[in-house]
Amino acid sequence: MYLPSFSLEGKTALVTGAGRGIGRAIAIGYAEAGADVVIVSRTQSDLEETAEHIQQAGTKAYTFEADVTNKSHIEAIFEKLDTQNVKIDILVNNAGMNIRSKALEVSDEEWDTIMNTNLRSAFWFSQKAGERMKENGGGKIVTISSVAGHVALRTGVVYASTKAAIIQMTKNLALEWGQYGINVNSIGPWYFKTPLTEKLLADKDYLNDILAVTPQKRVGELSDLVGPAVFLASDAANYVNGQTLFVDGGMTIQGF
Ligand SMILES: NC(=O)C1=CN([C@@H]2O[C@H](COP(=O)(O)OP(=O)(O)OC[C@H]3O[C@@H](n4cnc5c(N)ncnc54)[C@H](OP(=O)(O)O)[C@@H]3O)[C@@H](O)[C@H]2O)C=CC1
Ligand SMILES: C[C@H](O)[C@@H]1OC(=O)[C@H](O)[C@@H]1O
Repeated sequence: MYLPSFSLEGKTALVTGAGRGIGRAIAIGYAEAGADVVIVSRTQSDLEETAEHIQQAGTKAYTFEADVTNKSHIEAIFEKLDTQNVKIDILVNNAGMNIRSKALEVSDEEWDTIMNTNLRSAFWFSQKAGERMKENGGGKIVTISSVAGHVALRTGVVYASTKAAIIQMTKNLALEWGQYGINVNSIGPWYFKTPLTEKLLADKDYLNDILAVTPQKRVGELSDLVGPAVFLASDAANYVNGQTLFVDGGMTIQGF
């Protein structure tokens, strides 16, 4: 009588950066929860591998080889989806990257690449999906931030700034779009083993430094992230708005 549905049956989700890592895991997890999934990245072979897993879960996959820093690519994706009458119920802004330079060494090109990939693309996709969700009576937007947007890490000031901006953008979009039945939330992961972090986590000393500030004394498994991502995309989160859910093994509460 009180338990809402965690199912994504009958929904269509768009996940950026779904060719590898966290985006691939979320896309497949959404398919396992019943959603059709639109997946975006620059590498078609990666997308086809993710699409295979989505189809094995029994739902439809739509692949778009695109660069999320190129607005015309994003416009073309939504034009194609409109033409095919594919309604986006859930958007996951996941695509992201990092160049871990010290502040005094950050080049203008690095600034632009990190900002455009991590932040601007999320805003562009949110605008495109948000205007359609407003017309359709609602939807769910989940953007992948990071603990780096909440506490200071040694992994680069520009990356951290994009992730902090995502946390605030989430609040402002929730403020504007809540009235349209759109839930806008963010997930802030701590370390998860993906191609982005593989080299870092292979360094024993670095890994020990991570575990020393992680109450659960382990890095995240991708399945640890898919549950919260499904929750925020489902009816179970219909009254959750503007929030950032840190999925971090307790790292952000670590004191002394
Ligand atoms: N792994 C971790 O520990 C953490 C990750 N995060 C965040 O999670 C998100 C995913 O990270 P993770 O899975 O580790 O990263 P990966 O590098 O493993 O995967 C990133 C995905 O994004 C795609 N991508 C990158 N740039 C672009 C672009 N310009 N256009 C289209 N697609 C792009 C990549 O595909 P391709 O290069 O082929 O385009 C790839 O599919 C990022 O936002 C990251 O900041 C946050 C905290 C911790
Ligand atoms: C936890 C951070 O987001 C982590 O730091 C990095 O250098 C990687 O880019 C991960 O995203």
